[in-house]
Amino acid sequence: MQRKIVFLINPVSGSGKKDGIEKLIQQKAKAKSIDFEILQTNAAGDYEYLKYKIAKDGITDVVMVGGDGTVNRVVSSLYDTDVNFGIIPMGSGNGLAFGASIPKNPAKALDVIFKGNVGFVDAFTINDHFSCMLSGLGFDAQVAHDFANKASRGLLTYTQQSLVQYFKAHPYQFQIVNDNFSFYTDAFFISIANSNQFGNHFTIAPKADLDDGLLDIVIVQKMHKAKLPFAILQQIRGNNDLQQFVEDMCQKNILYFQASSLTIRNLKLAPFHIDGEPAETKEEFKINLIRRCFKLYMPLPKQETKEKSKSELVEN
Ligand SMILES: Nc1ncnc2c1ncn2[C@@H]1O[C@H](COP(=O)(O)OP(=O)(O)OP(=O)(O)O)[C@@H](O)[C@H]1O
Repeated sequence: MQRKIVFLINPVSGSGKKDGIEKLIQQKAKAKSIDFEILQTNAAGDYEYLKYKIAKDGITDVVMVGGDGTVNRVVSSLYDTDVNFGIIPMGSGNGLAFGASIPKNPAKALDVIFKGNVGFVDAFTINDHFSCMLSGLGFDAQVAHDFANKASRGLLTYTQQSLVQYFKAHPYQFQIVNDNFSFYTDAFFISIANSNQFGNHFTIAPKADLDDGLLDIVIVQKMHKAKLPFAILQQIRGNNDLQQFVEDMCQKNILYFQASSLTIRNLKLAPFHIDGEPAETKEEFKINLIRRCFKLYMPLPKQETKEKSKSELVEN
């Protein structure tokens, strides 16, 4: 089937600089004789209008040029259409793109899209919000709220805000409930992760897989603040195994488990974020996985790439 791609460029995501990206898309798409159109994202995050265009013009792919906020808004509007999604990572964090091994270099990310390998990606609802990367409560949500109020975006601003918040950080009280267990915890933050990271390869949920039917839940419990960076470093390095729920959870700094549904009671109204975008907090969050929610262009896994090039050698 002839591909027809709509590119949606976010003019403000990341450092904001998108010089040359339109030209690059034009050159590469024309070289492949692929039909395309370039549009801008909108601040309201409303893409319902694209459904009509997708049906009328036979659009096969929607490619998002931006960060996780852009991906969240576009996919939540359009996942029930037949399009495949692509990402050219140009946000501040790019947690979903990097979790899917999509390269940061725009020309290479475009090559991935044009090569045409798609994989399924799970998503989840958190109350009536849609999330496909990582949502959470507490410290990182406070950073997301502060970041949204800054005039500039990008990694530098994000790192500055994280440092400022680190010194102010304090634990919040939560109750965690699922079919098999219920417990109270005081925690600096809770991450509900579909992708393995916050972004920028900060892999807070190293065992997360975009297509495993499970969400990784990371609960960074109350501890002496001086220990916090070391405990998080252990976690991002993958030194904490996934835990079955055992009685020694009070001995652990970080709880790490997987679930496809969960309820979090937010007893002290910790701040909340959805895929890195600040959102209004609530006393209770009900989380449910949406299995294989959408299809995303991503590189072939390394093993398959090797096998494919071997079979190409044989064919030739
Ligand atoms: N045309 C537009 N004009 C102004 N703002 C826009 C426009 N389109 C989208 N936005 C806003 O851009 C913001 C940031 O988008 P996005 O999340 O993609 O970038 P980021 O925050 O820099 O990256 P990341 O989420 O990966 O950290 C969103 O809050 C969205 O409302």
